[in-house]
Amino acid sequence: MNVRKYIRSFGYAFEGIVTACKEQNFKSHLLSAGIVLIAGYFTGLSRVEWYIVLILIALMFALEIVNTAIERVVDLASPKMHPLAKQAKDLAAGAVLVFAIFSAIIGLLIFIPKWF
Ligand SMILES: Nc1ncnc2c1ncn2[C@@H]1O[C@H](COP(=O)(O)OP(=O)(O)OP(=O)(O)O)[C@@H](O)[C@H]1O
Repeated sequence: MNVRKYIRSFGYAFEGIVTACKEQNFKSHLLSAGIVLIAGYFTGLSRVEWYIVLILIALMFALEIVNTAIERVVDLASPKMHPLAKQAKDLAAGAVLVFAIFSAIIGLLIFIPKWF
């Protein structure tokens, strides 16, 4: 395996993460993740609960990055309005929303019994 090429592809992936970080939605996820991590620290989660929280946060970020990639491809392929372009963007955004709703439910199931 070409090590230099391997390292370069890490650089490209990092560029992708930096690009996503500039998106407003991604910043909102960063803020939410920060709040959840601070709440987890003060609430005192078990090891398994931390694993669940970290997996949910990582998947949320990954899904948001994929959503941003889909938005970019749609903008490139269909700069003009098209019903299929709308469906593609709305489906990707819907996937993020579904995951966010279920993550919030799981988060509440973990945190609420510890608070009350
Ligand atoms: N090329 C397009 N054709 C048809 N509908 C589109 C197109 N681009 C965006 N839309 C739709 O317009 C609505 C508003 O999209 P908006 O431009 O606010 O956000 P976005 O394009 O999805 O994301 P971003 O602004 O981050 O690129 C959404 O329902 C989206 O699917």
